[in-house]
Amino acid sequence: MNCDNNNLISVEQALTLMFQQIKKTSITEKVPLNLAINRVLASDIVSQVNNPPHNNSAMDGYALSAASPDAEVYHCVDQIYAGKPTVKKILSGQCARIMTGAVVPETCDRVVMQENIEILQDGSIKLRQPVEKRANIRFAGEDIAIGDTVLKANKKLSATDIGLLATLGISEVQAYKKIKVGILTTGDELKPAGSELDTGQIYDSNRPMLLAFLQSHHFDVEDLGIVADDPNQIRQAILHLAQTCDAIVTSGGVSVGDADYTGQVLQELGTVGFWKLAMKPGKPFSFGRIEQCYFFGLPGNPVSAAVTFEQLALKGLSKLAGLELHEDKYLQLPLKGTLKKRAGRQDYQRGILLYQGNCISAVCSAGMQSSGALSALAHSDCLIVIPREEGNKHEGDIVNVIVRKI
Ligand SMILES: Nc1nc2c(c(=O)[nH]1)N[C@H]1C(S)=C(S)[C@@H](COP(=O)(O)OP(=O)(O)OC[C@H]3O[C@@H](n4cnc5c(N)ncnc54)[C@H](O)[C@@H]3O)O[C@H]1N2
Ligand code: MOO
Repeated sequence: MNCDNNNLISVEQALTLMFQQIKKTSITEKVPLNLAINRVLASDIVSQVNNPPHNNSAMDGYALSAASPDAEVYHCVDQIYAGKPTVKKILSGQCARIMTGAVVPETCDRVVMQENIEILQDGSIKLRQPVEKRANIRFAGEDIAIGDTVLKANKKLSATDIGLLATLGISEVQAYKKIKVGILTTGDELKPAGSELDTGQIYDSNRPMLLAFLQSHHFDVEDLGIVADDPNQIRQAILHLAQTCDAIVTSGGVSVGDADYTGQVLQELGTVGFWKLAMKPGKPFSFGRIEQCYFFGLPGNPVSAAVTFEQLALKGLSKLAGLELHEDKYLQLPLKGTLKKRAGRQDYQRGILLYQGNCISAVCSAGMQSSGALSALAHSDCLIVIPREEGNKHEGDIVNVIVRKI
């Protein structure tokens, strides 16, 4: 295989090719609102109601008659509680005691908060200062009006989205079906955490990490465990997952070593979309399809697996799940210290955000930039993205930063 950097495809090209090939799932289902957190909406949500549904008081106080806009003293003729509207008309010179959230009578046009009145001996109230028309009233439909599109299709529902839907009385949504992702790691040297290591063996960090990534993004997962560096076993495992899952994520065996069988098996069973990327870490990432099942072959080096998962596979899986995709957002920050970089691949160096007070002010390296050094990635809170053609970065250079966590 030609490893000349000129023959590598760029990350942008890879994403374009991947998005061209991946079609979002067409299967949707009704989901009750109490199970809809993190589900992806399959259609726009258009409000059938006004919010608030009626004019209501924003304060505990007194609703003042609209017929006496300049009066200072009002005779209190009613008490109105939330959920219990009054039938009384509040006439000129009159007011009603009103609680926050209670319906404002049609004959009133403003509410005074109780701190701004004094109660006279006969029980009437006297305003301490004039009250403007419309004051302290939340008007019907001022937040959401009938016919407003409140949420767009292809959005993942957050807790506040659920609250918004509940506000409108919506008890179920049409959502895309959850995507099921099969995972496996390959490597004769791998042992699961909790077991004893023999000479030459290492713990499998990628499968627990990928499982956690997938769980944190709310995919269903089928975990086939560690598969030996044996083409037959890898073939059987991948064929099984291709039958049961919408997508497969593998780790390891996609480079050019004598025991790197995953890439070969993927080529044999399906169509490989691309193979070598101008990306560091993550050069031997592969993407393709076996019948209806997409696969993402991640490199075995743990940092390469993590970065290609976040920068490539997750975006593909998200499209498959029906999510609207947004371009990466960067901070542009001055670099503290220096970064080594060879021209030829786009680097995703592990970085740490620096603060002045509570404001992000600069970025520095998170330490060792080896694709086997997971500790720097785990301690980092961002990736410093250095374009393909650029070289070393120096103190004060402005660099593009993708924030991973704050
Ligand atoms: N001659 C060349 N050799 C390599 C090239 C190349 O272009 N030419 N590319 C290098 C790059 S870049 C990467 S990245 C790796 C990717 O290799 P594989 O995907 O085939 O991964 P493996 O060889 O299986 O493993 C690489 C490395 O990572 C360790 N590993 C694997 N799986 C796990 C796991 N689940 N948990 C923890 N660590 C894991 C494995 O022991 C190896 O040390 O290829 C380079 N080589
Ligand atoms: O791309 Mo590899 O991921 O440089 O180590």
